[in-house]
Order: sequence, then structure tokens, then C-alpha cells
Amino acid sequence: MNVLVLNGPNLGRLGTREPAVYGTTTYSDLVTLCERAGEELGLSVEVRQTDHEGELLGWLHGAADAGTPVVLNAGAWTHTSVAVRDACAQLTAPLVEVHISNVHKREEFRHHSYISGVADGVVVGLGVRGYALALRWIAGRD
Ligand SMILES: O=C(O)[C@@H]1C=C(O)[C@@H](O)[C@H](O)C1
Repeated sequence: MNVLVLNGPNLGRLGTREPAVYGTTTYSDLVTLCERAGEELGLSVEVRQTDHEGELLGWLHGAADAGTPVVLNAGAWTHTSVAVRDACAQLTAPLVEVHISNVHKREEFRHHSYISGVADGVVVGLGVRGYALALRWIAGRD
């Protein structure tokens, strides 16, 4: 099974971006974490990141057409984008929303997600390990 791990804006800057909030794991380390988790779970995991909303929409459309499960951290678009929600609603395979930080302990505007209502599950506030937990669920291990 192929799984897409998709990341939205500013997540390519993990490691130096607000380490008190997002930790010191770099984006490159996150890619490795997800790929290794996939290997352990028998999944072929591909990790992507974009700062351009239309590019994320295209990836989601491709996943919808291919029936590919998705782990999605939409970053700030989580809180703003009906377009990303509408693309996620077209997915036919499982969708797990992930946030590194506990958005519910942060600014009010981060407390609402446009994605959660069309996701199968949400992993919030468990750091980058949340990505591995999401992959375990998709693999049927948790
Ligand atoms: O915790 C995270 O992974 C999310 C990542 C972001 O970039 C923020 O805009 C979200 O509000 C939270």
C-alpha cells in the first residue's frame, strides 16, 4: 500500500521554526521518520511539503483518483481553507489529520479545523511522532 504524507506551509522549516512549539526535528528528519515507519509497517510512504495551496490541491486530487490513503498536516490552511477541505472530501481512502502542536492550547484561531470534519481521525499535539501513529493506524496496527 502506498501512503502519501502531505505537509502544508512553513512545515519545510521544521527544526528552526519556533522550536519551542514544533520541536527541533528538521523536515528532513521528519521525512526519514515517516519513511522508516512505513518500512516497519509494510507501507510505501511518500512525504511531500508545499507552500503553494494549489500544489497541495493537486496532490489531494491525485490521491482521490488513485485511492491513496493520506496523512495530512495542512499547516495554517487547516484553519483557513475550504478549498483544501473540499479536496479532502473527495478522498476515498483513509485520511488522518496530524498536527505537531496541540492547537487547542494555542491561539483561538487555531482551535477550528476545516479538515477534521472530513478526516477519519485526528492526531494533535503529540509532536512528530503523531505522523508515525497515523501511519500505524492506516496500516491497521493501532
Ligand atoms: O501543529 C502543527 O503541526 C500545525 C502547523 C502549522 O504550521 C500551524 O499553522 C498550525 O496551526 C499547527
